[in-house]
Amino acid sequence: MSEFDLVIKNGIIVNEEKLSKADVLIKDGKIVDIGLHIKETKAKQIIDAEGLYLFPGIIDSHVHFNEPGRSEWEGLETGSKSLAAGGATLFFDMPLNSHPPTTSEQAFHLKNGLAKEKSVIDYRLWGGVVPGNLDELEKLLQCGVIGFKAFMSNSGIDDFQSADDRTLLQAMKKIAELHSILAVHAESDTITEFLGKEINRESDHIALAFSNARPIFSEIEAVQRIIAYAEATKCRLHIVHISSADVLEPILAAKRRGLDISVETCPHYLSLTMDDLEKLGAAAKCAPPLRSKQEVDNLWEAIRKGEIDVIGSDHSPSLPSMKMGNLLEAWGGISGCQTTLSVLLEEGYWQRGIPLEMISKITSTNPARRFGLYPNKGSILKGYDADIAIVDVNEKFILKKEDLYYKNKISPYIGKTYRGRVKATISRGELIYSHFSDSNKMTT
Ligand SMILES: NC(=O)NC(NC(N)=O)C(=O)[O-]
Ligand SMILES: [Zn+2]
Ligand SMILES: [Zn+2]
Repeated sequence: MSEFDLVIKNGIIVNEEKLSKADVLIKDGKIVDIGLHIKETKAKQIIDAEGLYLFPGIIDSHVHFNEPGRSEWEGLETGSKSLAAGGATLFFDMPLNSHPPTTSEQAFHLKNGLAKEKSVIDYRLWGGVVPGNLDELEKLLQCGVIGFKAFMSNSGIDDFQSADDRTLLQAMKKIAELHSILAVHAESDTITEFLGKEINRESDHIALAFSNARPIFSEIEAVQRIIAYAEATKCRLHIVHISSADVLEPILAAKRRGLDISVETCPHYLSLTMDDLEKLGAAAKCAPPLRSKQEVDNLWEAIRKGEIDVIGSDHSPSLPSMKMGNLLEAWGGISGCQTTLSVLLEEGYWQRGIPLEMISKITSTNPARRFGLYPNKGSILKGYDADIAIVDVNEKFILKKEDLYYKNKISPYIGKTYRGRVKATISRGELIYSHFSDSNKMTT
């Protein structure tokens, strides 16, 4: 009988505060010891991670997997395998784009059963807030949702209606009583609808026109309003996918006043611009839209200062046919759950000198803390779940379409060069993804 199930030797552990070289000893899905030169390394499996970095498994707080109901867009198996290939070991699935949406206890059970059967990594489900489902919120929380999600603007899908102001206030009062959290897609419905109608559909610069019709001030207006509602209800808030550091201002001010509020941005707002939307078309279409190079830089500066809490991929896939034709009609949503770490390493670590510890913090430690999974997840520490991404930060590669595990292999990152590649992913002590070419790395 071997003592350990898996030992990862010689890797550099990247926790939020520091880098440290050590061996990680794993048994029964848990990290049972961490240290240098641990003598007893008898194990069923040994990975030599010399020269490689061990990140705590990414916790992707924002994905839209479409099963049940629209599994031809993305399935729970393909989606979770994509995440595993990107070093993620836990995801929180959004309540919309599957059918039925996760806005009732019944829908929760349907999706949860499928996820249990098909996901290769850990997961939690978000519950939806829509007009008319107030009575479902407590039941959804009892089922185990990680929190609740509402749209302040049109969600782009008919079976998930945006929440009007009265619905938001009532739901927030309830969510506060339940000690849960509300995540919001914060764009003004009134402004985006108004400007959307004004778009010159014949414009030669349709990408710019689309972006201008969903301006930063529309995000700011929605954020200010939801913060006012949080003041009124004491509801904890999580603002998803901000596209500009300007949107941070009211959030940081609210934090200073003592409000319990966190904020997410996504790899695409940290790497792509309107020019990419112009060139790539609908593969780079999302809401809020991509902005300018200056906005990308500003968001990275905010990350450096610790002002962004969480990175979520907002993986929102669709059928290829929905990404064709007129940009204005195409599906809004970028597929990105497999590429988060490579994008952050290239754009953050290599191009801007963002410390690896910060990347570890915003992709794993912070989401674990914010959503009540810490301790146990979000760091590589003794006693925690053995959720680990083994990464070669130096490996340079060009992302190819066939590298992607998505059901529909659409991505704005195809053809781009990255430094930083996930070599293996361990979820609760199990090697669920491996891209080692060197067989010496692994001994069984
Ligand atoms: N229905 C969607 O998936 N919407 C998503 N689409 C984006 N971001 O373009 C989102 O998170 O808002
Ligand atoms: Zn959204
Ligand atoms: Zn989303």
